Amino acid sequence: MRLLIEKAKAKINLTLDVKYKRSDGYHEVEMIMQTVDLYDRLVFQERERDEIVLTCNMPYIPLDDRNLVYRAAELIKREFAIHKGIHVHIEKKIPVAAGLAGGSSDAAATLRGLNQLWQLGATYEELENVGASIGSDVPFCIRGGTAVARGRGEILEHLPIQPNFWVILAKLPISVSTAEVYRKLNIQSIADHPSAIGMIHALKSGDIQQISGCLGNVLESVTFEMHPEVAVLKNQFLKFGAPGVLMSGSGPTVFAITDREAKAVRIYHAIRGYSRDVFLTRCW
Ligand SMILES: C[C@](O)(CO)[C@H](O)COP(=O)(O)OP(=O)(O)OC[C@H]1O[C@@H](n2ccc(N)nc2=O)[C@H](O)[C@@H]1O
Ligand SMILES: Nc1ncnc2c1ncn2[C@@H]1O[C@H](COP(=O)(O)OP(=O)(O)OP(=O)(O)O)[C@@H](O)[C@H]1O
Repeated sequence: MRLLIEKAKAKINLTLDVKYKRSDGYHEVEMIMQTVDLYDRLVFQERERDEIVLTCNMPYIPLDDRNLVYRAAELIKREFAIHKGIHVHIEKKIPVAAGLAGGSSDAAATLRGLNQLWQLGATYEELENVGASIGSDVPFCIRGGTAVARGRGEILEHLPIQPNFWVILAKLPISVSTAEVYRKLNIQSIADHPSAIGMIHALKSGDIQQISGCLGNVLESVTFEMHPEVAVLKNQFLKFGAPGVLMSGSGPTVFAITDREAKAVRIYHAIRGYSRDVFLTRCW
């Protein structure tokens, strides 16, 4: 029985803008997405029986078709008419319901992993298309890196840039519903739309001050209103001297960026006094 291991990396949104609400209920977005070096590990092992079996190191993660890994495996089996069984062990490190696309990245890793294990020969574009039916963040997570995401998040423009800075992530022990945050967003009241083009120029320049100045997420104010402690956490990061601080996705994770290792380590230790889930990582 063959065995395969895949990393499922977390993402942050360096910019997140919402253009309008669509007739299908989703929001038309423009975002700069970035993977960071914080990842879940997925171990795939073939089974004798035609069944999908999940196990996980975290007790409260559902192991049935509510898990995005299960849905990804089911989809790929159906799409490619595969009648084989699979056991996926999910070793979670990415905090759950954090705005870091943990479940989406696990689903993307499942599509990549099973494509390889069962030698299906699907291209990244094909996997991104399959992934779009699981969730809006899944297509980006197939390739990761740095990309502009438009549409509801599934239309991707991959950028040939390798940003080089430290990312300190902090997540408070609260859950935020992405659907609720989008629902509560008042698009007319958005005063400051972040510029994806501006961020691309800044990333190309590599200048951390310029990159920091271009960070922006229109969902921040919605989540801050629902959970003021997330705004307090952002202010703590700023007090500790982080050049750029932003909430990721619909939250509640807040991240800080810096190009100096000593500063990253200092901020990491300082913010641990305010939040239990803190990670010192890099973008890749
Ligand atoms: C906030 C982000 O994580 C930023 O990357 C994404 O926009 C959300 O991605 P996701 O969690 O994969 O979202 P999905 O699972 O597709 O959708 C969850 C819910 O969020 C809302 N949603 C999501 C994406 C989008 N462009 N517009 C929306 O209005 C919809 O109500 C949807 O029912
Ligand atoms: N493999 C998985 N890992 C984590 N959560 C999962 C998984 N599959 C399904 N879920 C469920 O999905 C919900 C959201 O979890 P997830 O960690 O994906 O959120 P998120 O980081 O906010 O995602 P996004 O940034 O895409 O909005 C949780 O309630 C969890 O129970």
